[in-house]
Amino acid sequence: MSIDLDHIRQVFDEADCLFTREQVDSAIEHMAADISETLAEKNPLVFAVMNGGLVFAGKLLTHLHFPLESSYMHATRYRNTTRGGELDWKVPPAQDLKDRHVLIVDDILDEGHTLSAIVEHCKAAGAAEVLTAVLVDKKHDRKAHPGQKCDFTGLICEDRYIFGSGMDYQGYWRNAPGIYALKGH
Ligand SMILES: O=P(O)(O)OC[C@H]1O[C@H](OP(=O)(O)OP(=O)(O)O)[C@H](O)[C@@H]1O
Ligand SMILES: Nc1nc2[nH]cnc2c(=O)[nH]1
Repeated sequence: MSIDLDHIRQVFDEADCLFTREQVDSAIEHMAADISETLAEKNPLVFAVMNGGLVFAGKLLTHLHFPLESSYMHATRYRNTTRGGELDWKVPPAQDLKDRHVLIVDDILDEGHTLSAIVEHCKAAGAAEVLTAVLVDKKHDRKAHPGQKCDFTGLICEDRYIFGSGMDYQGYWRNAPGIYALKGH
């Protein structure tokens, strides 16, 4: 399928900036301080959830000044579309999670199905503790579990389709430095 790059550029030009790069970076620094308080002595295993968690995890890791191991897992529900479906495990965690303190780092808590499934997977694999960190929590009443929250949350956004800071629009604009909302969504 050929992609219309003029459309991709137009989407960025017409989007609303919800958070600037500076606001995103400041939220990540605050989260890093909270995460450090909780996990500095726990020798944690920190997982980025691909693809969306890549940018946030990369920035966050450089603010964590204590011994940790970092890795990735790849689970997806949206496959470059704007609506969620079944969870599809591309790459489950490769490490032995038994008795480990695990931190899952992802870009967004939307309906929460993705993180719920990942947390259950890690618990079933024997982790001592599974904590979650997301850059953005989307505000609406469609969470998989009513009142569902992550252990560490950077920003709260309105109920619109967003991209930037790791989040995509049709596979593009994960590289945009702030957080943007699609026009009309
Ligand atoms: O809370 P939920 O409604 O389950 O949605 C959140 C998930 O959706 C996105 O992943 P996606 O499946 O789009 O894959 P990607 O990370 O490769 O963009 C995002 O990165 C989260 O992992
Ligand atoms: N890019 C992107 N991915 C998502 N996954 C779940 N919600 C969203 C969203 O608003 N934007």
